[in-house]
Amino acid sequence: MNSLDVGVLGGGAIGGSLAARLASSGERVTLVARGANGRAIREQGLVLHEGGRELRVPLPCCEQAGDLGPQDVIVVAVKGRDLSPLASVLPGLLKPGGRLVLAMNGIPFWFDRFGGFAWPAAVREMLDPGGELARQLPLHALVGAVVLSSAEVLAPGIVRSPAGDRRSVILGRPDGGVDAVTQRFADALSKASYATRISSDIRAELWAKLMLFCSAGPLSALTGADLGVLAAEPSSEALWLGMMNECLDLGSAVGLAVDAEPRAVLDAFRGTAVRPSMLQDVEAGRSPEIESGLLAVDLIARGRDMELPRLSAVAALMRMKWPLAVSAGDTREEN
Ligand SMILES: NC(=O)C1=CN([C@@H]2O[C@H](COP(=O)(O)OP(=O)(O)OC[C@H]3O[C@@H](n4cnc5c(N)ncnc54)[C@H](OP(=O)(O)O)[C@@H]3O)[C@@H](O)[C@H]2O)C=CC1
Ligand SMILES: CC(C)(CO)C(=O)C(=O)O
Repeated sequence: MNSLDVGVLGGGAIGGSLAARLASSGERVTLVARGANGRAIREQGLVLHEGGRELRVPLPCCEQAGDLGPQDVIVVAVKGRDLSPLASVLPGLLKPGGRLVLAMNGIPFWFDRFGGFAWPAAVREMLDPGGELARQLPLHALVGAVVLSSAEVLAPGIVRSPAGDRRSVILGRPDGGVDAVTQRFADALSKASYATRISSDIRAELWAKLMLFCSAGPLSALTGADLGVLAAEPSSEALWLGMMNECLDLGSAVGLAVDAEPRAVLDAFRGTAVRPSMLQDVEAGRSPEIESGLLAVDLIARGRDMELPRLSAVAALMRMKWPLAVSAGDTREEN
């Protein structure tokens, strides 16, 4: 089968590890990585540490998304707030029939654009400031992705994937359909060592991951503890579990059939030293990625007069420590 042209936007923890593995397994991968990170990748290749071995992958790397040639698949692996500035350039990078895979945590901007419910204006604004994404990105080309894997940037051009990383990806078009490019990309990910499947209900899959993203991430960012430590201490374990259950309740309330068992999700991190991306962010002096996760969940619940006491309290603590420019605004649901 022919290789795919895959452009990976964001050469950090997830983009870097996906790009290295896809390139090593035979896809034509071009990375977009900026600044010192991009320079290191151009000079020495992308270095991936996994399970005690070092993989050095030379691959084309450009500084800006606009420099990419036409791609079958563009994988976007940036933090939520970095997506809007890319909105105008992304559509022009796809070949006809190409797919835009958002490999990002949180509730994507398109979540309520495919029927079932409509978010309050404040939630839409939180997920898509100014409505730029909805205006610019081609909805028909979007593919949602849940990345169940952990990675960290050690230094420019060097990414570490912890030993024992589960490494799986769930893909799904918002309309539940399957097409040749999405299927081919799923096959490429499988070949690149990610256990991959295509889901007909990607919104439910995204919500199952959201449960972890809006609980474990913030608790780790606030305390500096890794997930093994949070799971081992009874009070943080109970809070983490309670937050996941609240997120699950909200998912059911909005009509999603989320197949997830919070206790099993937490148990999978016992004895690990997984450092969530939010912990990595705060240690690097960046604000944690809470807009599309914890804060959006809190706003959605408020709009429904639904109390999620643990998630709301932790959201307030996070906002206290990392204030946002975004206001809560009007949370009433639209019909
Ligand atoms: N790390 C993890 O273990 C996991 C992360 N995720 C999710 O994956 C997504 C990506 O996170 P992660 O890889 O950790 O983040 P990182 O911060 O490690 O990487 C993001 C990269 O994107 C780059 N970037 C942002 N905007 C642009 C741009 N316009 N052009 C070029 N590069 C750009 C950043 O560059 P710069 O540094 O210059 O801003 C950075 O190198 C997030 O949604 C996260 O929640 C999901 C599962 C696990
Ligand atoms: C599941 C978890 C916490 C694993 O690293 C994650 O998705 C993240 O780091 O953001």
